Amino acid sequence: MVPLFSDAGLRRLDEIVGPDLLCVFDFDGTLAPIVPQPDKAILPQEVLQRLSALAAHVPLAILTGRSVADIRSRVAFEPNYIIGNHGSEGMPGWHVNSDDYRKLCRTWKEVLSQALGDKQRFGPATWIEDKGFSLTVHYRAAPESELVKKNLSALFAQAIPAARVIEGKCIFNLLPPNAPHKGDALEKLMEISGARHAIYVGDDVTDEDAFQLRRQDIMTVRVEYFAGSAAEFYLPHWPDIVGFLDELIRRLQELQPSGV
Ligand SMILES: O=P(O)(O)OC[C@H]1O[C@H](O[C@H]2O[C@H](CO)[C@@H](O)[C@H](O)[C@H]2O)[C@H](O)[C@@H](O)[C@@H]1O
Repeated sequence: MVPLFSDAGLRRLDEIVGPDLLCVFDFDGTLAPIVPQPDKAILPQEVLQRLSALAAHVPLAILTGRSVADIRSRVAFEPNYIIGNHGSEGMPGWHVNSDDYRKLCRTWKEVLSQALGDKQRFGPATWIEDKGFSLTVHYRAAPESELVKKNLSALFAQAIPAARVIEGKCIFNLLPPNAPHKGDALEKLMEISGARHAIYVGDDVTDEDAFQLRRQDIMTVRVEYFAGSAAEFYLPHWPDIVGFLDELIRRLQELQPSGV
């Protein structure tokens, strides 16, 4: 991974930024800073203003682990696409397996809710976020978080072996097997939007499915350095997203004929 604001990063932007660009952003940790309680996450004004400005030039998508309804309630503008549950909710044309995902998640939730009653193993504050098509188990507030994390991994393997388990920031995401992931969703978004280039920005493990695409026509950016990431570039800290959005807007404005 190379810093985005480097010679290599700026050269890559020269290749990618044009009127045929699609901009795709993850939500938590990318557009919104991480906060201890998920229901308190907000899209800051300085990000909202820039996203609205960007949307005047190119199509924009939010591709998130949250549900679509959750994102709608947090984003005071209408991006071209909101795709939820890591790619399995909200994609035009991808409704085929929705009922199966819901059914499976309901069953998992029942099994896990019962198991989490064992406070000795899982702590008093471990809880399940039900997003319909996938579940997230949060253990951020657990007093002995490393032990709780280990116990949770063992529980998932034993009680819901079919789940695709993806670690995140003090969470485990539980996805139905074979459900589309963020890489699948990003490729589908390019197809349906007709974009010839895309930029994908994310910050967490589920974003690796998109980073791993490694396509010449998709530039990938991670918020915060992580040695094992497949992303091409990184922004050192969350607030750097603002400068990155400014850079995109400036470049797109320069492409417009003068006087527009
Ligand atoms: O794909 P994303 O949009 O990044 O969603 C990933 C998960 O984000 C949320 O959890 C994370 O953010 C919370 C609020 O800042 C934080 O409290 C939590 O510890 C983070 O892991 C969301 O709650 C999950 O459903 C998403 O899967």
